[in-house]
Amino acid sequence: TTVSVDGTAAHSIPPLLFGQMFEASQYGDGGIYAELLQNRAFQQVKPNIIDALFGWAPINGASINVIADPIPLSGALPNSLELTIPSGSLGQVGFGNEGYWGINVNASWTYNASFYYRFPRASNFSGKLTVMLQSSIGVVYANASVPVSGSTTAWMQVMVHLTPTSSPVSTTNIFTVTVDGASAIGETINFAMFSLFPPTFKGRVNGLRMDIAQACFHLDSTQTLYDMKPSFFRFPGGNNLGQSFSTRWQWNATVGNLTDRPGRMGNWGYINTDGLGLLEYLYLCEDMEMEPIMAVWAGYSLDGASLPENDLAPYIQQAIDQINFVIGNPATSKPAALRASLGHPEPFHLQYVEIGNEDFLASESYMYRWKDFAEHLEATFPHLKFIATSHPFNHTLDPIPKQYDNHVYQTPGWFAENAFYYDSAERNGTYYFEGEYAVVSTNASDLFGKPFNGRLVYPNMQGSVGEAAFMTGLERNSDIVFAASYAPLLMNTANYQWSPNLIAFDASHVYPSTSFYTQQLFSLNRGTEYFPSTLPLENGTLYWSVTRDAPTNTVIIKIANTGVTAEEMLFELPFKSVHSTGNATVLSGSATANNSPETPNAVMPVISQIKTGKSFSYTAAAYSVNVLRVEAK
Ligand SMILES: [NH3+][C@H]1C[C@H](O)[C@@H](O)[C@@H]1CO
Repeated sequence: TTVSVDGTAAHSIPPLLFGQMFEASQYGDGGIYAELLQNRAFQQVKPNIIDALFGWAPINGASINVIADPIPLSGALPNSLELTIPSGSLGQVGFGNEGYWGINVNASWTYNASFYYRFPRASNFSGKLTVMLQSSIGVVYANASVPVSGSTTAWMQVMVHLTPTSSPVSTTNIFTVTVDGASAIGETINFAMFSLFPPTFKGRVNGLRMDIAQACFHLDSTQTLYDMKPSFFRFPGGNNLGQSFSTRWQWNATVGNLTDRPGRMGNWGYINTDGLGLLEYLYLCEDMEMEPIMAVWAGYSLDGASLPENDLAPYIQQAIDQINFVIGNPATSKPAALRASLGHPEPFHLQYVEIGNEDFLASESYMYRWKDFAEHLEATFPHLKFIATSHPFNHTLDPIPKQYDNHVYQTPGWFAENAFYYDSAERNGTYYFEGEYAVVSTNASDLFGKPFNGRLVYPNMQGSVGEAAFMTGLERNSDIVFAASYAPLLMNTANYQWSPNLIAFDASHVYPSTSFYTQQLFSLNRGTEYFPSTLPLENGTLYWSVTRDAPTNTVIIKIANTGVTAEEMLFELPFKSVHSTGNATVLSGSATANNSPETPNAVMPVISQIKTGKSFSYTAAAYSVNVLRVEAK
């Protein structure tokens, strides 16, 4: 295959072409949000039933129960854990938390533990609580003690630091709070709002798990999100934007003190603490130099209901408040004043607001929901750009959207066959955000089925190469495709509801997938301008796209070989002088090769020197994603 490259750039590469989509699904809590305790505040659980205690267990005969506290810690947190020390108690008696399928105990870290306690009935008890990190069979790694007195009948918060003496490989560890049983027989103590944090990304309070949120150049060369240098971060969903009217995501319930955040039943079958709230998302964007693409709930719920048009006003107002929290003027807007009071008086950077999510599922009502939200929001924030979520290409909405968010989950073949998906799109001032895309299955007739029927648990090479083929098309058409992100982003290998995902993790490791490396290869090698070249064969097995990074005079050639045989290519470059050597970064493996906890580094990018020149040949291996870089001017 001969590829001759045009001498002039067709268009620039838009700044947001590669980014990330995030929603609290598998997991915000127990994932990128660094809180280590599961069910830390008994949010949204029914008291006085055993299920309310998920994540917690009694130790050495203690009796524990979640109660609706007669003196609740706060309006948002009505429940507390009631500990009663039974007669005959001996030794340390209390309770423990198992974390989110384990707790990573690391001797190089200092953990911040905290909780509130009170004696519901004053007593003359005087003793101490022992706070520990220990293995599930009682090996103590860290402990601290907290003197307590039975005269404390009002809520008292305690904070302790825990510094483990060793770093067990196993993450089957628990956080415990115990008291010397013999000395506390008959005592009852109520507890609320527990928290256990390891050190966080950039040391932010209430922040993010370091090894997921930042590049960590360990010996095993684990690369993570930040290493993708994503340019945008879409949040808070996705489906998690709203399962029903009453459980929709509400910005105001996710900001301020943790004791003021009630939490909510998320869309993925578990309760979101909302400790990772709107302000944390905005700090994440700021810290990782990403542009937020923020969604507002727009009156549709995944149980199929849509708000009637004359009920929209308060929800439009809530969306206006949400946006003002992000960019408003503290002097004129209460939500903006709230932002300032929380420590960020300056507005955050925001350009794009998405109205709803996947509203092609409710396109009838979206006719008026889009109209009313878009008209009010555009009038209030004339400089923002609003993204519609119904199917693009056939304008049925008024006002006509200038941006659409397009989602596709398909087979490797579909992605390769649709590398030209945007080539024929009308250039009519409409821009496209490929907001969610991924190869999910090898079975076109059961895309969202089970693994035995084609569903991928982890991305694999065949899927990632299909995505790469499609991505060369996104790059070729990035005069109208302004942003694109693989979805979903994260998956806790111990418990997940959707697969495959870009990055898997467990309590102590991160497992970047072949699709992560594909995203990273494209994101770290964007170039600043697109150069047309001989077009790939539609429905072929070889796809490529050529860009140039003007500041470094580097030509960048991305190649996806979706076939089973290596392909020899001949490149003819139009530049006057082309360096005689360049480098190739190649991701390749067998069709089903994947990175998983069992084989974390099965497929990694490999860099090598290649011979280049005004014309040079290059062989793309079977099932390979290749990025060639050569200096040329
Ligand atoms: N069903 C997908 C579409 C929705 O927007 C996401 O929440 C889901 C997983 O990425």
